[in-house]
Amino acid sequence: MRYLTAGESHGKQLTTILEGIPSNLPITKDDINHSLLRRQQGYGRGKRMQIETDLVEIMGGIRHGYTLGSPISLVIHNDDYKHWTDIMGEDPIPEDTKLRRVVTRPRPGHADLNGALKYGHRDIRNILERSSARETAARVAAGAVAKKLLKELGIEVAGYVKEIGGIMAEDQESLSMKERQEISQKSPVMVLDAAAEKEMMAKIDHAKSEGDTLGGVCEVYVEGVPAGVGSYVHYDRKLDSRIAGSVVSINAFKGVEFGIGFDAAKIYGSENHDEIAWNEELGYHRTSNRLGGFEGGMSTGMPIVVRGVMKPIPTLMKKPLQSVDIDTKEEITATIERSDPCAVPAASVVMEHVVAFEIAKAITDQFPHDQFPQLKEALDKYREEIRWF
Ligand SMILES: Cc1cc2nc3c(=O)[nH]c(=O)nc-3n(C[C@H](O)[C@H](O)[C@H](O)COP(=O)(O)O)c2cc1C
Ligand SMILES: C=C(O[C@@H]1CC(C(=O)O)=C[C@@H](OP(=O)(O)O)[C@H]1O)C(=O)O
Repeated sequence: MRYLTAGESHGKQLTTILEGIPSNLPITKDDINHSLLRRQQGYGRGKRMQIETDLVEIMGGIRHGYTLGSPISLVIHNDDYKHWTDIMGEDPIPEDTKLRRVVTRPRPGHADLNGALKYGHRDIRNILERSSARETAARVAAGAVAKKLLKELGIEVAGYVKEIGGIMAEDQESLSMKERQEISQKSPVMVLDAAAEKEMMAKIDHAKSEGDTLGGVCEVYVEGVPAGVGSYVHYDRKLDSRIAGSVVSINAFKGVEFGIGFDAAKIYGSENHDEIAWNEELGYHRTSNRLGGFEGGMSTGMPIVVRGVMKPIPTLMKKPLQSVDIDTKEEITATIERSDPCAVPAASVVMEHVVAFEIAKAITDQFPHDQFPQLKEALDKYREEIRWF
């Protein structure tokens, strides 16, 4: 399985081409739109989300509610394009640089300066349009198909917020998967802890009133992956490393941890590992899950628990960061367009979908079948085999 996306933040549309999904997987537009809508909803987002209604158009690879086995082509139109046709359209660009809204003051914390130097664009709009996290809508569309494949295989995924601006949600270890999914979908901040939610909303409101921004931590929780998915034999087949790379590829994500993560540095080995047990119902299982569902680059069969940290958004409405105009070399504040005070809730939905994609990819690599029912049968057989191994 792999996918590519194309499109600019204020261009006509975002396109996703997804290949490697077996045929005869049931899927509808609604499955994808449900995910797209969730990504748009998080508390703390700015004006752009009021303009957009992200709805997918299926352009190929799905017919009458089932995948064909051919590449899946998905389109999300940018409603904001209608305000940007002069700047982003196909007509020759206006001579007047003001009308062209040429960007010459790179924004720290964005791809702006490095991208301009690399690609030689003196109009930084040519960088920022593509490096914008608007592209995550196209990634969520791909992830929604992956999530559907996992669901049909009995694997559920939930993404939610753990921390915003230093306010941490209580650990909710006893919550079931269903509760995690339901609570995170009802909560404006997509957090499982109602007390923390109130505090987080107040902190986001404060940041907004100050023209400032906040980052945080998202968690993705996956149940139903059998032990042994991934591999230890090569670095690029280790599933935990593929998930980590994919999480850090989300705009503004700066780090990843599994299970107790960085706290492992503080404790003894006797406190860090997950002992092995067996019974008829569960087969091999662990009496704890400190390692977050991975050993040796492979799933252990325990829930996968992965967290990613998102930095505070770099565009500050009232406190613009210092930059240099690349035309005049004058020291001046960076360009500001619109900005989200806090996109951590939305990012938790993105993270859920990129993690789902990596797991679906690992499963389809390990159980290669052209038809979904054959894949399901092979995975069920494997589950039974390892239970009695
Ligand atoms: C869902 C989401 C929304 C974002 N919204 C904004 C925004 O409104 N303004 C902004 O400056 N950055 C925003 N960002 C962050 C930038 O896209 C990100 O900082 C930039 O691409 C640089 O990438 P890097 O921080 O990974 O190096 C957003 C990120 C995500 C995931
Ligand atoms: C459009 C989305 O997020 C955008 C991500 C983003 C950035 O710089 O990453 C900047 C903002 O875009 P704009 O400048 O158009 O307001 C966000 O709204 C989206 O998530 O769909």
